Amino acid sequence: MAVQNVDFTAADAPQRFVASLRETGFGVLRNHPISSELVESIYCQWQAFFEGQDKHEFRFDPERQDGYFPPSVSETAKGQTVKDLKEYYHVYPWGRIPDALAGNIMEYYRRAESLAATLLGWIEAQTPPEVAALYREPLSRMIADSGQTLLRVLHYPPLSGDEVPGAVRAAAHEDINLITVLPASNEPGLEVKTREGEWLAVPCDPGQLIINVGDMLQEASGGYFPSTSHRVVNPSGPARFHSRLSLPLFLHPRPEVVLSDRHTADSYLKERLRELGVI
Ligand SMILES: O=C(O)CCC(=O)C(=O)O
Ligand SMILES: [Fe+2]
Repeated sequence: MAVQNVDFTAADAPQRFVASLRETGFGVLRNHPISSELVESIYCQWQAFFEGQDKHEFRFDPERQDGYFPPSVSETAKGQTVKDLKEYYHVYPWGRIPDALAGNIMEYYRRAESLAATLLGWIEAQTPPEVAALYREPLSRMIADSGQTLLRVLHYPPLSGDEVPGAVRAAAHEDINLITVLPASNEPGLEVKTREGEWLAVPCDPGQLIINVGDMLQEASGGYFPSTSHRVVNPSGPARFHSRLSLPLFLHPRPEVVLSDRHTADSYLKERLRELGVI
């Protein structure tokens, strides 16, 4: 099955959306409640922030993980040797946010978090009973007031031609969290790996939202929902000179939430961050 593009307002949206997550790890939503004007204005404001110098005053705090991560620090995906070609800013409700950017980005954070709670309700309701019995508490409750949900504002700079050989915008990886809510980027490049091992572009028009399963939902569902590898490939042609922005919201449970016999959300997150080399 290909990644399904689902009308959020259709009567059968929960079934179609959750079937897509089960089959591909991804689903795309249209006619959803998050305004595309808000996303556009966030891209515009943060493009200017990344082009300016103030970002260096917000350098990330290694303990708390909020703030600006420059390209020299940026992640090396699990199993890779070269860093991704990206810089990013981690927004948490309790974290530092430049004053002029706080209104819109927190508005987006709250709306996307609330939509994610609805979608986790759909996922739970569409999970077969024998799998749902593995959830230690309702999925939507796992994220309530967690303080761990992370909004990452990503900037992939234009390519200079001097990149380290083999470096890509985002090397193949799986997300750590329960689910990710990702508005369509201003530029293409996102690809998902199919069960057959092929890389396919995620088809998503401006204003639509991509949702994907992360490792924590895979863990909590005993593997029923697959956390699927994805990547962002380097552009070619004139698009080499374009910046790319994206805005994933990573839904994280409260630290003490039990995901499985092996892991709490906290033990799982720490293990994964160590692998990424960021703690
Ligand atoms: O930039 C994108 O479209 C995806 C980013 C991503 O997969 C991530 O940051 O985990
Ligand atoms: Fe990702």
